[in-house]
Amino acid sequence: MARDNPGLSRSRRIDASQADEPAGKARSLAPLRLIFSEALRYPDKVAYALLALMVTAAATLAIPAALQLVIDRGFADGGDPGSIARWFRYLFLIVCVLALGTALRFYFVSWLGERVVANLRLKVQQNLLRQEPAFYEANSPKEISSRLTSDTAIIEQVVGTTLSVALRNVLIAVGGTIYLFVLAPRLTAMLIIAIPVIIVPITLFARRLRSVSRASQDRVADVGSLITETLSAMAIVQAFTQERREQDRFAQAVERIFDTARRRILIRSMMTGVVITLAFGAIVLLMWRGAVAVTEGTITGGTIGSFVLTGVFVAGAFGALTEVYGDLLRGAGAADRLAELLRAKPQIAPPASPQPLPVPARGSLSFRNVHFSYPTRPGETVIEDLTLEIEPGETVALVGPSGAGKSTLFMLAQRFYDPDEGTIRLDGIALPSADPAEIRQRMAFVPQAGTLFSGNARDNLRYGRWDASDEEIWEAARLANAADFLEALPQGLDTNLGEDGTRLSGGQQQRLAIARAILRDAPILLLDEATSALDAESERLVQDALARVMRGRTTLVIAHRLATVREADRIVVMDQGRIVQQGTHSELLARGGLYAKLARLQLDPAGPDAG
Ligand SMILES: Nc1ncnc2c1ncn2[C@@H]1O[C@H](COP(=O)(O)OP(=O)(O)OP(=O)(O)O)[C@@H](O)[C@H]1O
Repeated sequence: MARDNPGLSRSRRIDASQADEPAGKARSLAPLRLIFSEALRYPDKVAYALLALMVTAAATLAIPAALQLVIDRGFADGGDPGSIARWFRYLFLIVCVLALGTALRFYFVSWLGERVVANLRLKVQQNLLRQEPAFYEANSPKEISSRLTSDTAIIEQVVGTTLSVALRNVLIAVGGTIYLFVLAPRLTAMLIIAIPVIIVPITLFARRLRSVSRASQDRVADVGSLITETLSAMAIVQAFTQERREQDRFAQAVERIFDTARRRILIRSMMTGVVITLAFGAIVLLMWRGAVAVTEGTITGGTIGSFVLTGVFVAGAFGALTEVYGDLLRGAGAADRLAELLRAKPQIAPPASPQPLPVPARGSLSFRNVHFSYPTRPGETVIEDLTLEIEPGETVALVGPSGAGKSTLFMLAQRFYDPDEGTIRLDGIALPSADPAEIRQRMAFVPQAGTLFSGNARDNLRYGRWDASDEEIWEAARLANAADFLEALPQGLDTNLGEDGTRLSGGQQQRLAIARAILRDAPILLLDEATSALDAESERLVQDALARVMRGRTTLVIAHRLATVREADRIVVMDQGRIVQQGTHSELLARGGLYAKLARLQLDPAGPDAG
């Protein structure tokens, strides 16, 4: 039965090689281009930030130079207080420049970081809104939302901190090394040999420390999930008297945290010892060589003081750069994952020159020889050679066992998917030739569970038509039998319905969804009748509202109740993706077969196969 299918090539999974590792690293820094191009949209801010960076790097290097002058000139003048004060004034001036430059750098660089992240979030969300449902089947919303939150946070850090740290340290490292050569070429040559001797062991320790720190965090996370699990099932734990076992499990997890933490602090202590020995050892060595040179009269005391301080700055800069590279790679990984979301091209998009739908709308819908399987399950035919013509104003009830393909027809009608074969037309226009937005404008969809958004009742009602006046909203609410409960809400239409409209009952949510569809006033109504059991009164109110909204519109209703089916002009019975019977209630009853069987079971819930 399954036709040969291009299969996975249709799947919309974005290349998420690192998807399981939200904070994973990229292999190269190339993806950072995305961040740069976004930042370069603000050339003035980039220029200010770079200027501030250069000024602060220069000011940092000027401190040792000033120190040299303080020692050599200030003290050399025989300790004349006026002369000493002058050189200290210069030193203070440099400090002021450094402070101002650092403040400005922080402002502009952080501004850029926040702006880049804001722009990327906006762009990604815009692109996400264009993707069809197949995209969200292949890419979990959880994973996407993590990209929009944790990955953007990483980028914010990269732009706001890492890049400026990197740039500043490159400037200090290069500028400082040149300055060192100018000060004392022979000592500098010694220093250059000493730097790797210091840096290499530190880097090795740091790497080890990072992996143990990560393990440490993982162990803490384990305890977190363990405690949530136990707390949320406390009644079960106690009912099965498993307190002892839970205590042991928890104790083991806590001890694992302690063990990794102990490894971490051991490495950290060793690293501190080694760093101090090497770094200060090198300084002592240099000072000794310097002191010898001073006594020989080849360099001044100021030079040696300045040299040591610059050396510390340069070594610090190299150290920071080794750290920064890892962070930049992490940023590149984050940028890469966001770029994937930006690059994703919707498969269902308006054609270059969309064919306009006829005006006024008629409301006819036609399916011809439609074959379809979902992209995520290419081998499984869901709709098979289905032909169905729905006339303007007609009410067609779709009935059939669960999984027959009824909801799929709704998805196809709204062009959330394209059929593999066959054509679907709205008012005579094949769906792919029209703009999908225009197609959906002509349809009002009432889902089984009235999807509500956090916000007030008014906004939930006019979700499909934002210019609706309060009079129109109340009119729709009355038609949908929703006015009574809406009036009873504490602040009427301004009442916040809370997330998912949890403050409304199932029946009320359905009536609200019906009112929304009435306001939308579209020529075609797609109605997925709720299977959830309502009490008799709610059921009557919903039924009554539906009868009114169907009037004068083409209606396709997935029917679960005999009452709805009886009112339909035509009943289409589906099974395994095919139409197996068509006719009115009495015709089909007389004919026997699947419909008669379903009707005997009262059609409800979704059929004999329903769980
Ligand atoms: N997004 C999807 N991806 C893959 N398969 C799907 C998807 N949605 C539905 N299916 C499968 O397609 C078949 C038809 O599903 P559909 O929801 O159209 O049936 P239905 O007749 O509306 O059933 P019900 O009354 O239970 O909602 C089922 O086998 C279902 O498992």
